[in-house]
Amino acid sequence: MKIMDKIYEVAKQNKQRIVLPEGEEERNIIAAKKIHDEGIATIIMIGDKQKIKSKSQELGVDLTGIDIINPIESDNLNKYIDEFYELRKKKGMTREKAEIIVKDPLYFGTMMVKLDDAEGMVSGAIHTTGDLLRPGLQIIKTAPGVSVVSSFFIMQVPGSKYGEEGMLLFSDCAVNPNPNSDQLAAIAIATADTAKELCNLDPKVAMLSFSTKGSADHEFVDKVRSATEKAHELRPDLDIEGELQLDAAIVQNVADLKAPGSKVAGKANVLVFPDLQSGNIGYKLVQRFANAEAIGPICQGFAKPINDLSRGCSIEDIVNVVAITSVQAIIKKEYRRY
Ligand SMILES: CC(C)(COP(=O)(O)OP(=O)(O)OC[C@H]1O[C@@H](n2cnc3c(N)ncnc32)[C@H](O)[C@@H]1OP(=O)(O)O)[C@@H](O)C(=O)NCCC(=O)NCCS
Ligand SMILES: CC(=O)OP(=O)(O)O
Repeated sequence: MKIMDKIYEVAKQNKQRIVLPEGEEERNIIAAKKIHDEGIATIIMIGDKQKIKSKSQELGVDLTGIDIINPIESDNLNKYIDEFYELRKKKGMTREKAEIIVKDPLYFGTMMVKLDDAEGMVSGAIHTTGDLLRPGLQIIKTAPGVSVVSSFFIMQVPGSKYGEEGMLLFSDCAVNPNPNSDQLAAIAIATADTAKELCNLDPKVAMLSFSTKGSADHEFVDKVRSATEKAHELRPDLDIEGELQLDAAIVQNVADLKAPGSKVAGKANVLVFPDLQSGNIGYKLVQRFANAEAIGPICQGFAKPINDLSRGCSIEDIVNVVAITSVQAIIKKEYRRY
């Protein structure tokens, strides 16, 4: 079964409440209807009710059965303001500033997730990644035992033999501009765990560089080498190899030359980029030149799932990311039970 088919099946079996804070935006309106009609999640849209209704009428979309919340009319507004102020007062937040900030749909939606009025949130069709990440980092924070929030893409490359029949996870392509070696190790471990839990893969993680196993010397390469060592110390159970060039990571005959005997080289299905410049450029190159489907960026490491979209996202991308957010929420709840 294809990975997205499996994710839809799990999401539908245990419908989660997902907030769309960009409720007035066209792609969100059409995606909300599709998600509602197909029973993928219970959608809560944030925005001006009248604006959403007239836009949906223009689009010929019937939003009957979907909750729409305008922060300034919400009975929960004061509760969210109080809680946000409490969370941020040590950082200089005042009650007056909190009153303004929490009316912002992204902050309001994040507070809904924080206080269990929703299981997850998806935005980014009109906001930047930083706009979503800041409230997430300030309010939701990292999951226990996790030091860094990062992101991954599920890349599906049509007709490709690389990774798992063309499916690979790329990380981090959206969050950490220049991770240090500790952060890079944490990103590798988080993506390996995501590959297992969400994508049912046996993760083979390549720590990418312009060098393979000492073929070049540079401080950039040292960072990747040191991150690999730290990841091995922290999680000896995982197959993580570095430093590897991209060809050595995914092409077996190149791996045989450059990294003979490696468990990962030539077979990698998780690619960890050394920084955000290479990660963000890398995923867009594969997406555009290889016509790959790039599902994400999906955040990992938050205590509760909130997720971003690329501003160039399609309606299908929104539906996909809502389904993944739901499954992340289900995985977290199931782990909480043990
Ligand atoms: C992630 C990002 C938004 C953080 O923004 P920032 O302005 O640097 O935020 P700050 O440094 O003020 O940090 C805010 C809080 O988040 C924490 N934080 C920042 N990055 C974090 C991370 N990756 N994981 C966990 N916590 C993080 C900080 O410790 C701080 O916590 P505190 O306020 O409780 O002390 C920023 O790094 C960013 O814009 N990244 C690139 C996003 C992007 O443009 N991607 C490309 C397109 S997809
Ligand atoms: C992930 C990403 O690059 O997002 P955007 O295209 O919105 O900057």
